[in-house]
Amino acid sequence: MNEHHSLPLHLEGVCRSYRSGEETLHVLKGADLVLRPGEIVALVAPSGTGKSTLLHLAGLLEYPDGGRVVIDGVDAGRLNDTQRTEIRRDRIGFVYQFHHLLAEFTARENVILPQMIAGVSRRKAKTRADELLCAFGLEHRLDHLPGKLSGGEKQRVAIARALANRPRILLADEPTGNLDVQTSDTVFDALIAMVRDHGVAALIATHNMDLAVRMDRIVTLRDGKLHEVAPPRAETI
Ligand SMILES: Nc1ncnc2c1ncn2[C@@H]1O[C@H](COP(=O)(O)OP(=O)(O)OP(=O)(O)O)[C@@H](O)[C@H]1O
Repeated sequence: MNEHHSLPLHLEGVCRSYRSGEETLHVLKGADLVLRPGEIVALVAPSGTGKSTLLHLAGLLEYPDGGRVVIDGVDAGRLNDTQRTEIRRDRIGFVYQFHHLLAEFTARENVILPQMIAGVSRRKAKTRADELLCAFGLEHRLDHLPGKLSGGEKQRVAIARALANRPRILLADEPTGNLDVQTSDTVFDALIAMVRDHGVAALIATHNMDLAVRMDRIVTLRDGKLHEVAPPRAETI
């Protein structure tokens, strides 16, 4: 059995460059990361250092130029597009800075849909959607369209949607980045509680150190590599 088995996420020497005209921008130059079951890791790094790139690679939305992305012991580089889509759908949940909810569907329907796409019956999907949304304090908003929800409510629906298929991994890119401090705290509390409750491994990019220090570990990107940040030094990032 290989040592990566049962690790939700293992990045090994991941490289990614972008070409723009004559120039090649080497964003990731051998990034390594291990995400253990149930662990919540903060990714805190300056703008433009490659946080979104890293999350997209981890979420199988992009391909690395080098290195390996291993999900649940499976080397994603060896999978075809259909298999990658299945892993993304069944094992990975995404939360973005902007909610990306479907505007013409209600909160409940937004959480039902990904489950039905994964083959869950409408009845079961509805039960789970209601459970999740109620756990996020949205029991009075189930039938609201996103346009009728506050920013914090929309983001909580987006988190519920990301958890709907019981993913092993949650990847979040500035999940509270466009919310005020108070709302950001509330949404973050809900996010952490749910992630801990479900034993999901989470990698959460944030600029907010107050939130980052509440996670299990903090990593940062420097020179295209990931580095562990010791909590006492957190404020010096
Ligand atoms: N598709 C692309 N084509 C060319 N360059 C890109 C592309 N995507 C990202 N980049 C560049 O790669 C670098 C890393 O981008 P990325 O979005 O991963 O950074 P980030 O750390 O998430 O930044 P922020 O905190 O501002 O969101 C940036 O310099 C960006 O301009």
